[in-house]
Amino acid sequence: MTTRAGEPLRYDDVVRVRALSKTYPPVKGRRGAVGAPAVRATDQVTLDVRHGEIFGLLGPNGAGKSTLVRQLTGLLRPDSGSVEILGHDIVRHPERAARILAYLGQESSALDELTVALAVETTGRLRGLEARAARAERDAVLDELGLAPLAGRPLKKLSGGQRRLACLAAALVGARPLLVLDEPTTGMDPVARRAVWAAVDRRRAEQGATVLLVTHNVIEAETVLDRVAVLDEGRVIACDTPAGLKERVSGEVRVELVWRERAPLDVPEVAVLRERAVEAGRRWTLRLAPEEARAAVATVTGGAAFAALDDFTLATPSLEDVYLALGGEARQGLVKA
Ligand SMILES: Nc1ncnc2c1ncn2[C@@H]1O[C@H](COP(=O)(O)OP(=O)(O)OP(=O)(O)O)[C@@H](O)[C@H]1O
Repeated sequence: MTTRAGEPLRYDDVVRVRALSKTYPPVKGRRGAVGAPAVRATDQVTLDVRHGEIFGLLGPNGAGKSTLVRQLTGLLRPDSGSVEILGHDIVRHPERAARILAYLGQESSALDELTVALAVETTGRLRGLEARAARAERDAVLDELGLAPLAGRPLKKLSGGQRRLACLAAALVGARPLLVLDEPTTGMDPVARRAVWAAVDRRRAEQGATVLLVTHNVIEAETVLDRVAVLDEGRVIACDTPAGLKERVSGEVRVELVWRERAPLDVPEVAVLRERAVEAGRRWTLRLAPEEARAAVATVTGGAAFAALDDFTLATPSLEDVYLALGGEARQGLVKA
């Protein structure tokens, strides 16, 4: 994957997914146990991940993100569709995935009995590193992720966040051209999260790695993602750069209102605003056209409503607003990928 001059060709596709579908079969209820209907977890998913980019998969719980990445990593056979990674047909040859990509799944168990150091070193050896190289990479990645003080501890005796970090360390050892990370920062404190994003970005910048990232943390991911696919009910409902996605709602302003105790619903204008608000305790979040936002602010900062208001902010939409807007529209059948 180089140009004639021998330079890496940045925008070649590393991952090509075409019309990928997977339905989990129904489960029959036996002896009074509750059964479960079939679930179409991925539905005609088509997407490309380009060389050297950090590509995000976003979507609510149950959207099909993990099912999709498990099909890409050869762990789950799709019902139909194709997956090509660096030219390899992963549906026909799922065993090849292990040689091309590093995968951090949602669960660790295989490594649980090992110490952090041994888990990382063993993974390096399994990926073909010589003993000395595996030890050198082990030490480097443990330092990079701040794990050196925990090197001698078995994974099963670590906290949730520490274990996740140790599993990531194992995933990063023995450079692979593609990193597939399913919610890598779950349960981590801010220092660990920063170390993760820095390590991911370093693999891309220094080794030309391509990264496919599943995440819920839209705000954090916004700073590292080059492109994003938004998944909902197994379908890709949008795929673009974070900036491109934000343009879709650029005509809108996000208004946040925080009430002192409760919203003054006896004020008719406030009652009308409530219909547009997403409520979280005393906080209301509204996405409004600029003139509507002006009118809303005039309403809540004047007259009877003002006494009940604790705080308000106006802001341009974030990627999270786009994600929420797209999710809502998808459910009403208004968007197509
Ligand atoms: N082994 C399974 N058998 C049956 N249904 C499953 C199985 N695994 C997942 N599902 C269902 O498939 C759908 C997609 O699940 P998946 O785990 O891919 O979603 P997700 O987007 O990764 O969710 P989350 O963000 O919660 O991790 C869900 O409705 C889920 O309940």
